[in-house]
Amino acid sequence: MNFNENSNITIFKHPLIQHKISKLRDKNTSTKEFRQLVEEIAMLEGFEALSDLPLEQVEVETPLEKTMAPHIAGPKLAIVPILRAGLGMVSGILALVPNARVGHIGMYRDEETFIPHPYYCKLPKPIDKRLIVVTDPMLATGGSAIDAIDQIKKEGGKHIKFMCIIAAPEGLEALSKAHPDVEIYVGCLDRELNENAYICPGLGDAGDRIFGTK
Ligand SMILES: O=P(O)(O)OC[C@H]1O[C@H](OP(=O)(O)OP(=O)(O)O)[C@H](O)[C@@H]1O
Ligand SMILES: O=c1cc[nH]c(=O)[nH]1
Ligand SMILES: [Mg+2]
Repeated sequence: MNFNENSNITIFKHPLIQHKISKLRDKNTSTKEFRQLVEEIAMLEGFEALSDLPLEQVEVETPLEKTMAPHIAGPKLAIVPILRAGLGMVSGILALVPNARVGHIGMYRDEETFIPHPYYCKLPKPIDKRLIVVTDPMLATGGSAIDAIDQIKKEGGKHIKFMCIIAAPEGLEALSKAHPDVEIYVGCLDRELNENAYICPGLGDAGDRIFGTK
């Protein structure tokens, strides 16, 4: 599959994103720095992913005169992290859109079957008219992202974007096939999954590295 030809997939080439991802990969990067880097990368990706936010003209009075000026239109954006690791990306996007609402989807991947197990779902209401940005640093088999987006659609979500930091080709293909209407933003496309369904070269377990649980 040639991902670059799929208009719903953006694979970032920006040198700042690439540089920060390389620092994330380093096993000697501390928890504090890892967390900071995840936040910064989410902000850089978010800047591009939100470049099509709708605008409306609103009257503003400057010290000199009244004028019509663009404002973001429509209901507030919903950021929906997939717990746990997706939480690390929320603050970076909130720095861009401080009024965004935040939903949560709890999901963990069974270590042997790699099947995702959902344990929590709370979304801002109403969900159907909001732009929804689902965050998770890692898109491995794609099972967690596909299941999370299934849940959001069941709750009525329609306009959904998915943002990750590292994707495996297997997961990117699975997600784009399962949800062809979802725009996918990828910081870096890695080589492959290993026998434990970890992304190689990857960065290890994103949740453990963000929260220091290993
Ligand atoms: O594409 P997949 O094969 O589904 O794998 C990716 C998922 O695995 C990780 O979560 P994990 O299950 O480790 O939970 P955690 O974030 O709580 O550590 C990661 O944050 C994704 O949610
Ligand atoms: O490489 C991987 C795969 C799934 N989850 C992670 O955190 N890392
Ligand atoms: Mg984990």
